[in-house]
Amino acid sequence: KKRGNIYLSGAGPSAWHEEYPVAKGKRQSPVDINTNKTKFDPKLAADPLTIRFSDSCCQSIVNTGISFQVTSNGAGCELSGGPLDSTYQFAQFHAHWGAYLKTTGSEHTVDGVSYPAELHLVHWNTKYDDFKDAVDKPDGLAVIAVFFKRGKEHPGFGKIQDLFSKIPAKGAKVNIDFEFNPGLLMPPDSENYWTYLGSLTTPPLYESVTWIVMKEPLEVSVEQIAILRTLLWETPNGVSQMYNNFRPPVPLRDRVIRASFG
Ligand SMILES: NS(=O)(=O)c1ccc(S(=O)(=O)c2ccccc2)s1
Ligand SMILES: [Zn+2]
Repeated sequence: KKRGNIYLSGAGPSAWHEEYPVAKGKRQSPVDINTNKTKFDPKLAADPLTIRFSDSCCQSIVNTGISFQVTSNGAGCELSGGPLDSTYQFAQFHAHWGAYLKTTGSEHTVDGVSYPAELHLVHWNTKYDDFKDAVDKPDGLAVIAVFFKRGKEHPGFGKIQDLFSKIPAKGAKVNIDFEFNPGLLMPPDSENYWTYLGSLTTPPLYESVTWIVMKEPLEVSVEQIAILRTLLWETPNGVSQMYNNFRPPVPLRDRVIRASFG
């Protein structure tokens, strides 16, 4: 068991290929979204992405040691249409963020620009028996990425952040005993997105994700960005604040990122 965590042990993400050769694969994530090279695909607009969430689908929140994770039984939370050829069921959401006073934090970048944080809503293809069966299949997962930008407070996300103090260490988990609809975390306009075939952004880096990156960021307050860093993780020097839990962009290789908008 590696001392510390995957971002801080050894050389971090640049060393992941030693244990996970797929890290240098053909459809890795995240990537930089060069808006001069994306391609509008009218088919994406013709068959709109359908995102359904419910009030009763979020059951618990856990400290995974590299992020928080709100876990769902997926009831009433399904994704279909757009780039997807089948129905995907919601499994969990988590986030990635940067350091105090830094501009980095997101995993995907847009024209080389980072956002301070990025939310991932993970869904699995219901053509497979369950999440575990889907995770390593080429069409197994669909992840909606929502950029966070500093602005007005987001009270909904604040309800989730209020639980952070209850999950101080890796493996700590508490039930969510209030209604929380993950749809609250969608940006006002969720019609405009980019999509491409990629991977998990943490080991095991399976090339199983259809990425759906929302163009419009979600506003949260600067304090809320700071609260992300009050989560704790193990480091080679003991337990400390969790931040810089993001993989920087990797080469796009032979892929075109499609846009749902012109
Ligand atoms: N950052 S990301 O959205 O790409 C991501 C990384 C890991 C997951 S997973 O928890 O679904 C998972 C899937 C397979 C094995 C272990 C965890 S989702
Ligand atoms: Zn993620």
